[in-house]
Amino acid sequence: MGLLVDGVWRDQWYDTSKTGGRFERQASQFRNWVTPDGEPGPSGEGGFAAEAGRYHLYVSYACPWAHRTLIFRKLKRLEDLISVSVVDPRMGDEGWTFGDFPGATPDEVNGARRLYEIYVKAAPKATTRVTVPVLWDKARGTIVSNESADIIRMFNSAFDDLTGDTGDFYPPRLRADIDALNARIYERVNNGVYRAGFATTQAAYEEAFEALFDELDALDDRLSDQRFLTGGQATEADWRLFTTLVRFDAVYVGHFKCNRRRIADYPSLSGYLRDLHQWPGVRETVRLDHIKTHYYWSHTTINPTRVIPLGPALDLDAPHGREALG
Ligand SMILES: N[C@@H](CCC(=O)N[C@@H](CS)C(=O)NCC(=O)O)C(=O)O
Repeated sequence: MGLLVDGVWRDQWYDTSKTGGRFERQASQFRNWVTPDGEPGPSGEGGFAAEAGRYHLYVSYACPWAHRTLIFRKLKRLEDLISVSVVDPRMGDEGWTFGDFPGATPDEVNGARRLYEIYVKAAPKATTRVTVPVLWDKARGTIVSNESADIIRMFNSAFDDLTGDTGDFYPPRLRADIDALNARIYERVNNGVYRAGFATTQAAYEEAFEALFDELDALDDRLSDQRFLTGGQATEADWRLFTTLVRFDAVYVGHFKCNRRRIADYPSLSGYLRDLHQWPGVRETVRLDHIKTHYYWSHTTINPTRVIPLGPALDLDAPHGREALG
């Protein structure tokens, strides 16, 4: 684990000494947008037009943020248009690398051995954490974006003219609801599990833990009489929640001490998780071997032995019965 300082790699764990033991996630630095015609998007610069074969996605199957982008690539039928490299789930002294773990791939586009080389190629003097996902532009030889929330929005609509797929996971009439849900769920659940797990004081851990389970209780309640977060239609908000839920019982309960309840114990959230997991194409994006290996092997401040638990037994393919909610 480490970061780039003026384009030079430094092996260094998160510093929580100045924040009362609280983990604070850094803002992503590359915020350009792919748009249908190359016009600038909501942030960054223009010049990134949607084209088949032009863009490449660097992901880890382990990472919940990268997982969102893989799901959108699948749901929006972008697999033939956007190529992918998968890093090794074991993140060590050199950060993310291209290794030989089953299901990981080499970097066929840039021939890098470590992900930070991609960042240095895009910005030789960069001072930044080196995170997945990264959306790379093969034409300009640079990073378009390393912010998953933006990448899934681009995938949702920028390539529609090329794919003919006009399915919309951020429909105008639901945007206010989706934005409000995203804000709460990001803070308390998606990032909340990290705030609990990476806390280095009891108080910081408890603060994150309480907010996380308050929110999960509220979401379970909300999902008791509607199939998805905004009603009868799956949206971006559901896919953003899904990638945390699918890691929860396998990793966050034990490794991040998020153990008041498992998702399996929640009557609605457990079926909801299975419903989304069984959505066509989604199961193939879920690699629990990468997920468990990544967290338990990489975070040696939390698990110094690097022993990876064999359980729990999960049955995400069991019937969920949620079609009845309409
Ligand atoms: N805001 C980013 C966060 C991505 C992120 O933090 N990814 C983690 C993996 S789950 C990572 O690469 N961490 C490496 C590090 O922090 O050094 C996004 O949503 O795209």
